[in-house]
Amino acid sequence: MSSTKPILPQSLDEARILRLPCTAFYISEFITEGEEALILEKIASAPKPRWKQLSRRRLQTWPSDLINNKLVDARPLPPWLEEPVVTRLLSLCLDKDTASKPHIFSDSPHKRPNHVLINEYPPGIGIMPHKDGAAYHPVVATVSLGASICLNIHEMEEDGTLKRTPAWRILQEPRSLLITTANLYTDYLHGIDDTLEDIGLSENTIANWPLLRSGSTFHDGRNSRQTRTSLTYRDVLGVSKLGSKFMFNHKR
Ligand SMILES: O=C(O)CCC(=O)C(=O)O
Ligand SMILES: [Fe+2]
Repeated sequence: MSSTKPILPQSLDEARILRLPCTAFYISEFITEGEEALILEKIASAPKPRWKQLSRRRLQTWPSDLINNKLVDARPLPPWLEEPVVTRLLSLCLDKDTASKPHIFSDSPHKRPNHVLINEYPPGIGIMPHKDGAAYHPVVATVSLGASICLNIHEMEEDGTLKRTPAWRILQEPRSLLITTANLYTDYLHGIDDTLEDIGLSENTIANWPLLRSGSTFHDGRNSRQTRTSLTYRDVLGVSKLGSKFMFNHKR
């Protein structure tokens, strides 16, 4: 396994997904195979109660679940979720012409992600189209581990119902970083199909096709699903330093 750092773009401008209506970025080689293996090992060795088993998917929440949309008595993220991902994420400049240009979380209240959701998707399992809700600053950084998967972005009809056919599809390769911002997470819904195979993959259908890693092997337009784990890094707006007693004694 290689231990050399990946070569990151000089600025996020080079990683912009130009076909999307809102600001989003994709970096195919964000962490190395060695770093990926280490993080997967840490996830696998977390104590069993750390896993929340949903009907078909399971997840871990770090440093803890939200209570009333808030992080209560938050501990820092564990070192294996900080390094290398957060450090590297905050080192990405938005604009290469300005040395001091702030990073992608510089407008968020805590200037960094303070919360990570770990989702594990076995082959055949996805996530229903949804919006992420109001608890978070609207920047989401997703690191994919283990396998590739297609994320669908859906529009709504005027009456608020979901348009079933995705407006855009984003292919997320293992070890990649996807950053979505602003109304991509507020005006649209995102979801992942329940399928054993993503099909119809081509430069016409995949918004980030030009940014996929060189030599990507989706020539037949197919991606056979393997277990894929995602780390979604966000900044939770509400952080309470006071204990849960305060939370429950005061009506909000
Ligand atoms: O796994 C992903 O890439 C998406 C996860 C997601 O949408 C969520 O946890 O809200
Ligand atoms: Fe989501």
